[in-house]
Amino acid sequence: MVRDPMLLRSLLFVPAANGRALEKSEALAADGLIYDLEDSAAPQAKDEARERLREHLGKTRHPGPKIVRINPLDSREGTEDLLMARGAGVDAVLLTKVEDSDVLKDASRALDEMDAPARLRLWAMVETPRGIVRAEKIARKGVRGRLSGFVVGPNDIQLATNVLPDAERTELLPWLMQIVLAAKANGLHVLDGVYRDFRDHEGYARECAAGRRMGFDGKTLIHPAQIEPANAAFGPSDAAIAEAEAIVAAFRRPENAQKGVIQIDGRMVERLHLTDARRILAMRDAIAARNAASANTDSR
Ligand SMILES: CC(C)(COP(=O)(O)OP(=O)(O)OC[C@H]1O[C@@H](n2cnc3c(N)ncnc32)[C@H](O)[C@@H]1OP(=O)(O)O)[C@@H](O)C(=O)NCCC(=O)NCCSC(=O)C[C@H](O)C(=O)O
Ligand SMILES: [Mg+2]
Repeated sequence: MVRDPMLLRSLLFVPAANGRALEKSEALAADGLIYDLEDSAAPQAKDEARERLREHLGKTRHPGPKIVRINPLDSREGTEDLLMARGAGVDAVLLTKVEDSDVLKDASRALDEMDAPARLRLWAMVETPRGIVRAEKIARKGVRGRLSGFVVGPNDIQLATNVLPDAERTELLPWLMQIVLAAKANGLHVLDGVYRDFRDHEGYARECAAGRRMGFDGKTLIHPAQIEPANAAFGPSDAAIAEAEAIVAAFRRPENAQKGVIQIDGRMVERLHLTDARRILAMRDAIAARNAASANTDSR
């Protein structure tokens, strides 16, 4: 069971080097934003991107979780990024190419030394062969500190392994499922990687649906057009909500109060399904609250 439930259907990467994208991100319906200071900022643009992001974070009204992806911690840029993120009061810092738990320990220690509140969490990108092989150990040790979730990085995985996945990602499936399992075994969130062809709406919808079936909590995105399909794929369907309501109502009936198992329309339903039904209804309510918060931001 995840330690800190959160709505994470769609997390949009926003390149901090791009002022227009930062401005645009304010009104987007992504559940959360990942401001990127790493790959999308050219080496000579990194300092300027950090300063632009610092200013933006001082005035943002986006209602979702705000995460900053920083440069490697052993670089000057990485250290300055971490200081900026701590000062800007974001929800989490995303570390790239995490290959062992030491880097998480170092980042946690650095945040402690900056008196960062415990609510400032760490997320880790799993995007190298070593990171995948060690995912369970990284997760197990990381949760003792500030680690809250994993993000898959398919582009770096491809670069490092020379794998050429087909449209269904067949060749990547064992690695992706290993990452999902490592996260779930340790109560971490886990987000699927980005889909680069942002004009290929059909292929993207198929990948979202597959990610949902694989147990990812949501998807990381690169373009605003990818938000709604991710929200649809990773949110509960109308049929799932109706079924959840029927299960909750059935177990509320006096004749079922003491029962561990009942049947609804020819289907076995146990109390573990009641737990899942309550989770689905909580997610429905969180989505409604998120939509209301977006509407308030728009009307200000
Ligand atoms: C890919 C892009 C460079 C395309 O941008 P653009 O050419 O501007 O596309 P559009 O003209 O279709 O954009 C339409 C409007 O939307 C705004 N926009 C586009 N992308 C974003 C965004 N990500 N956030 C906010 N707003 C965005 C444009 O400004 C247009 O606005 P308007 O002028 O009002 O019409 C671009 O989408 C982009 O840069 N995407 C993000 C790139 C990024 O952050 N990359 C790093 C993350 S990917 C990753 O992590 C890989 C991982 O590490 C791995 O290994 O797999
Ligand atoms: Mg990467």
